[in-house]
Amino acid sequence: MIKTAIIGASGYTGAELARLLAQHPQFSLCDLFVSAQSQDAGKKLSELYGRLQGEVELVLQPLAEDALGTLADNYDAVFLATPHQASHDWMPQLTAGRAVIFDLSGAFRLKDKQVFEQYYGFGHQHSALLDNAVYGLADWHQQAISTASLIAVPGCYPTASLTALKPLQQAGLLDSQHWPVINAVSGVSGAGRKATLNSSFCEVSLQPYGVLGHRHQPEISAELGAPVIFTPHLGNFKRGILATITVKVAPGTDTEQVDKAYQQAYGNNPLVRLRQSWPKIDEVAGSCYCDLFWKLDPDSGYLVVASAIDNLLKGAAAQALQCANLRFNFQPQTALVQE
Ligand SMILES: NC(=O)C1=CN([C@@H]2O[C@H](COP(=O)(O)OP(=O)(O)OC[C@H]3O[C@@H](n4cnc5c(N)ncnc54)[C@H](OP(=O)(O)O)[C@@H]3O)[C@@H](O)[C@H]2O)C=CC1
Ligand SMILES: CC(=O)N[C@@H](CCC(=O)OP(=O)(O)O)C(=O)O
Repeated sequence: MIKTAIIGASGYTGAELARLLAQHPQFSLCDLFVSAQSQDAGKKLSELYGRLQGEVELVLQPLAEDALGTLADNYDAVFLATPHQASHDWMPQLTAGRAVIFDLSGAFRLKDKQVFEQYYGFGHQHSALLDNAVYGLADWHQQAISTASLIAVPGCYPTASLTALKPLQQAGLLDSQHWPVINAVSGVSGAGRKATLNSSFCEVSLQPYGVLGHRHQPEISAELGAPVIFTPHLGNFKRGILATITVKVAPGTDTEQVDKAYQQAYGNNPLVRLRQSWPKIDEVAGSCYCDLFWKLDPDSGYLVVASAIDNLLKGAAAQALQCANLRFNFQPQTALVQE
C-alpha cells in the first residue's frame, strides 16, 4: 500500500482528496494535517464534513513546520491542498524527503518566475524546483508524471480550458492569428472554505471577475503555447465549472477534422466524455469527468467548445489522484470512476 498524507486536509479540495483516497484500493491514507494555528486541529475531518462520517475518521493534526523534512520521509505520497505561498515556502523541505509530492496550489505550475510576482503577489525563490516540477495535466502528460517527484496539479479553470483546447492545438486546427476566447463560470467552492465577503451567500450574483488579469490566463497560455483571452465568472452555485470557448479554426477545417481531433485525444479515455449535446454543470458536479461538446460554423470558421468539470474533483482532487495513479503505475481512473 502507498502510505499517504494530506496537508491542508480541512479545506474543500483536501476533504475531497481524503474521501477519494480512503476508497482507493492501493493507497493507505495515514495522516491529515492542518496549519499549526488551525482552529480545526484536533477535530475529526468528519466533524467538519458530516458526509464523511464512517468514511474518513482521521483526526486533523497541527503541522509542525520544523518537522516537514521528517514528515516527507514517513510517506510515499504527500498531497498539498494548501495556499500557494505555504506550498512555495515548504517545498524545499518536503522534496528533500522520499515522498512524491502532489501540489494542488499554483506555486509550481509555471516556469516563468516573473509570473509569480505579477499574478501571485510573491517572488518565487525556488528555481530548481520550478524547473523539475511536472505540470500535472493528467490526460496529457502521462509519461512525465509517471517519473516525477514533484507534480504541480493544474488549476480548475486551466483544466476545463486546456482539456477543450489541446486536441485542436495538437491537430494543428487553431488559427494562430486569432486568440481563443474563454468565458468560464465557477461555483463558489472555487474560492475555498474560508469565509470572505465576495463569496458570502447574499453577495454572490453571476458576475465576471479578474478580467484581463486572472492568474489562470498565463497558466493556460503557457501550457497551450499560445495567448488566450480568459474571463472567469462567479456563479451562485456550489460547485462546477462551465467554460464556453470560442476559437477561429485554421482555414479549410471541417467538422470531420474537429471530430477526429477529439476522438484521437479522448476516444479511449474513461475520464473525458465526448457528449452528444451541450454539457451541464449538474451532469458533472460530484463526478471526476470532464464533459465536452462542440459546434463548428464552417462558413465563418468559428468553433465553439463547451467544457464542464467539477472544480473540486477533475479541477483539483480527482486530477491529483489521477496523477498519483499514473505515478504509482495504477490505471489512471482507479477510484475515480465506477468500473
Ligand atoms: N477550490 C478549488 O476549486 C481549487 C483549489 N485549488 C487550490 O488548492 C489549494 C487548496 O484549495 P481549497 O481546498 O479550495 O482551499 P481551502 O481554503 O478550502 O483550504 C485550505 C487548507 O489549507 C490550510 N491552510 C490555510 N492556510 C494555511 C497556511 N498558511 N499554512 C498551512 N495550511 C494552511 C487550511 O486549514 P487551516 O487554515 O485550518 O490550517 C485548509 O486545510 C489552493 O492552493 C487552491 O488554490 C486548485 C484547484 C481548484
Ligand atoms: C471561484 C474562484 O474564486 N475560483 C478561484 C480558482 C480556484 C483554483 O483553481 O485555484 P488555484 O489556481 O488558485 O489553485 C479563483 O478564481 O481564484
